[in-house]
Amino acid sequence: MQLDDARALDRNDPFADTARLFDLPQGVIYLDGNSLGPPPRPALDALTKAAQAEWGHDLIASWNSADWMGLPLRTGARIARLIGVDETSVIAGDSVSVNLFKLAAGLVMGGAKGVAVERGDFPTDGYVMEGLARLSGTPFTLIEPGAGVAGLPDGHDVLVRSAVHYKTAAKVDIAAEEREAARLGRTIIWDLSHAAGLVGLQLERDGAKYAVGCGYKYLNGGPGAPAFVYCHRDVVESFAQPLSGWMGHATPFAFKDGYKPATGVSRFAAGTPAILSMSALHGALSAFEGLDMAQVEAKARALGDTFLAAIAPLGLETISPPSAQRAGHVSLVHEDGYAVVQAMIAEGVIGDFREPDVMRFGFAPLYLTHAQVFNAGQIMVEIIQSGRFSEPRFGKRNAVT
Ligand SMILES: Cc1ncc(COP(=O)(O)O)c(C=O)c1O
Ligand SMILES: Nc1c(O)cccc1C(=O)C[C@H](N)C(=O)O
Repeated sequence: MQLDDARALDRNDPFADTARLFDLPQGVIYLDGNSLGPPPRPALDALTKAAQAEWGHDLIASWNSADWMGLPLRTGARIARLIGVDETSVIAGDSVSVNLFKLAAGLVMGGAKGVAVERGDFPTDGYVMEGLARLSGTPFTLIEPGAGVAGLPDGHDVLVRSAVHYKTAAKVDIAAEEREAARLGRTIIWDLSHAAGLVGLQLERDGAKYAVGCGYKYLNGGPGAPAFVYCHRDVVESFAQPLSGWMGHATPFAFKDGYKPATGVSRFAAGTPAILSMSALHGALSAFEGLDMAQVEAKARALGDTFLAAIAPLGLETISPPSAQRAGHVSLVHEDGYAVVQAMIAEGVIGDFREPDVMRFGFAPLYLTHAQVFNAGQIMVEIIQSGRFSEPRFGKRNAVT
């Protein structure tokens, strides 16, 4: 592949208009939208409006006049379309970690026994289940990577599983896993952090009942953006959400003693929502309006292929699966991976590094072109072939990578 081939692919890009919503800094090729998405203009506009006109001017009246009360559900409805579920079954709020706790602890309180996570999945999922096990006395087990629901040991009803693996980008066949879960009488909570806003998810069609996901990655909601939780309408009315705070109460402003959950997914709210962050997320989601998520996913994979073609001369090992089973990023192994990524950042190509030796590059389709990605690949080739990464300034680890 040559640069002209990449440019030819860009001529058929269905997302050329969407790219205009993003003002990335000049000279930067941003390959880290899988960790922190950049701000689309509607996110910044919504944030400014919420801060100045709503908070600054209308003050507390904005809970009603700007419908701050309804914002978590309105934001959830926008996310619902992207993950293929009923628009009333998603609510935005809290973090992935907290929402995972709500779902898993609610299942355990409802009688489920034993929770499991695959070894090597994103650590917070295991940490939270470990805490739940300590609290509730239910067993917690780390199972083999890729084992899926069939790998749940006896006495374990619940598996928490990433739909897309944070390190490898391997994509799970959700429908097949849910069929297996139904056959075995077990339950899966999906972590959609690296899938939402990227993969053409159809959770309801595929039989998924419970999921959580991140607002700050491909959804571009901003640092610390609220996460979301999905609970299928068939199970939500009997679901006992354990963080039973007043915002999930049926009548929060009646200030009554005694908890009575709100109907539907509103019961997953706990405390007061982070309105400024959620306004940014709500605005950011408008960038997805009218987009076909299957096309978004297809472009992400094609961009990954362009990158791999550009760096082919390096012959690096990849831990990511081939295109058909891969989602939005590509991970490559290099013993000096940290220094290589730092040297690339110094030349405007922003990716990230995951211990011990993985260089990770994300290909968010809404603002990246094949030509940019091909250039990024060529810069990587030059940096490695010239040895430029071995300057001492590139070897010093940051706290956040
Ligand atoms: C798969 C996965 N799950 C969970 C998280 C953490 O989410 P949070 O910080 O919202 O708890 C991340 C990233 O930080 C992630 O990649
Ligand atoms: N949430 C993050 C943060 O606060 C700082 C740096 C990175 C993150 C991330 O989201 C990491 C990400 N989940 C990952 O896949 O590595």
